[in-house]
Amino acid sequence: MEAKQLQTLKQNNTLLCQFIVKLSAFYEGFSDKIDTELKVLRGHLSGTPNFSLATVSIEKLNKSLQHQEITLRKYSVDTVSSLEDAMKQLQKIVFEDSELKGLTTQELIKLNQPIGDIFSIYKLYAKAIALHRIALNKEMVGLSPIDSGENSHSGKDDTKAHAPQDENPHYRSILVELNHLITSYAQKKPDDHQLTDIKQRLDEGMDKEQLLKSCVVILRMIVQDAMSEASLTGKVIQSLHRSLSEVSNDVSNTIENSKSQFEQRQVGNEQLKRHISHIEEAMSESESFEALKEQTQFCVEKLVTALSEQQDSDEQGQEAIMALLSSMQSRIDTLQQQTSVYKKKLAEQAMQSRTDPLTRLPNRQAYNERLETAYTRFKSNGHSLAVAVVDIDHFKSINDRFGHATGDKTLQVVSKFLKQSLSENDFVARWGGEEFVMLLPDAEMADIDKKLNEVRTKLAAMPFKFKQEKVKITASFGATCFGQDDTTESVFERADEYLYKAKRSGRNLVVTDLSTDV
Ligand SMILES: Nc1nc2c(ncn2[C@@H]2O[C@H](COP(=O)(O)OP(=O)(O)OP(=O)(O)O)[C@@H](O)[C@H]2O)c(=O)[nH]1
Repeated sequence: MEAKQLQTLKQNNTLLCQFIVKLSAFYEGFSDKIDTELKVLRGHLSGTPNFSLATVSIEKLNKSLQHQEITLRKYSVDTVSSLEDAMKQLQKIVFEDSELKGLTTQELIKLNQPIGDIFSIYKLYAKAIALHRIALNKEMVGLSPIDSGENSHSGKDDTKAHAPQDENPHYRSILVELNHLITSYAQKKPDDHQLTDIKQRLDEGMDKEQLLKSCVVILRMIVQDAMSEASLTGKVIQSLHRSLSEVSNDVSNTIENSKSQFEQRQVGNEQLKRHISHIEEAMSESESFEALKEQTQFCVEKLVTALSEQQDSDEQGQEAIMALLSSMQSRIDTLQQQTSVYKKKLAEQAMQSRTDPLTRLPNRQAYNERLETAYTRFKSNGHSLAVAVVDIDHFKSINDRFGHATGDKTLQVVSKFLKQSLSENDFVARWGGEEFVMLLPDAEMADIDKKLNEVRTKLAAMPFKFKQEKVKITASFGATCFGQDDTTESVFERADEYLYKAKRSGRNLVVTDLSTDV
């Protein structure tokens, strides 16, 4: 029986450890505080378990969760990077307004600092919305009245629709930014009528009042989305917290049960010893065989009763422990399901935060991460690594002549083409606007020069047709290899210089380290 009891305790301990490991895996990276406390808890449960300290640790974990001290880092990174993009776009729009430019720079600095909790993201959101509002108000004040007739239009022709507004670069930039946001949200909510409606009106042409209203609608949508994400996260954490408390109770009850069963068993053992020593006494003291027989029978009956009581009590204890263990197992299963659903959601979010919504190419964040890895590899093994920057030529004229929707479609086709043109080890991302960036590992510059020239000529030969008009799309390229003294920034700057050299030299060109006039 004692062996059984030990086995139960061992099972109990194993289950607990499994649970802690699963929970640790789920929370990894969420919060340093929780990570540290989970480590402490694991320490208490490994080797010779110390359940008293483990219970204290579980209590501490409960408190941490209750006080919402979990930093939702993964979710925050996603949100902060969209805010950062929005701020950078705004900075471009307000470059002539020193006050607003200063405010956006301050906001960008804050966005680059570590985010404490979900509430500080709300503050950053509020600030971003306020800055957009100020920018839009200034824009409205500086422009002629909306219904003066000059700027309002309802025609369906893209070419005409954008023409009067095109003269204002701020209006154009807001259009582009709004279009980005809508494209990004349309992926998430393909059936949202409000979004489809704004997208359609944007393609047809919007006056300033409509544009302002649409911006407010989209910003509201972003905030609502952020809040519902946060409340979903909160619900998951609350439910995990509940399950954790229940498991903690089960653990305490199991320990209590085991202790009292152990004590009962010790009492039982003492009783058995007493009965046996009575038999021994009877054997040494009895004067006749009959008296000995009678006393022995009496003692044996007592012994049998004590043994049977002990057996009943053991069985009851075992049943209670088994019931607690099975309840614990089902709670752990539930926890596992909850964590795997949430993990999947986090993985989807992480994927989305690294993908450009319009072209489905990796975005700048994904490029930076990939570059870090490639650069570390280059530094450790010295294999060659090149960076190429690609920019579609005269892209503005595609938008101006055929409309923004055609411009978007062109970006999608070119992106697909660039991706297909590269080999598996190469990497292409959308840098922003009509600009792309490539990472080309393990190739000599002569081969890269050749490859990029092939891509360039194939693109120039691709048959684009907009509104019955055949259009030639070309791009300029700048590419350079990492040298021993290079940093990731210096290489990008050099590739960018080459790109501008290609633009200045007439476009539809590849300029690399090998180009003679560099
Ligand atoms: N349709 C569309 N246009 C975009 C997007 N992002 C940026 N643009 C536009 O791309 C244009 C880029 O114009 P410029 O930077 O002047 O460059 P360009 O016309 O390509 O001329 P060069 O680069 O000098 O050959 C701007 O008009 C932007 O509004 C987008 O996602 N979709």
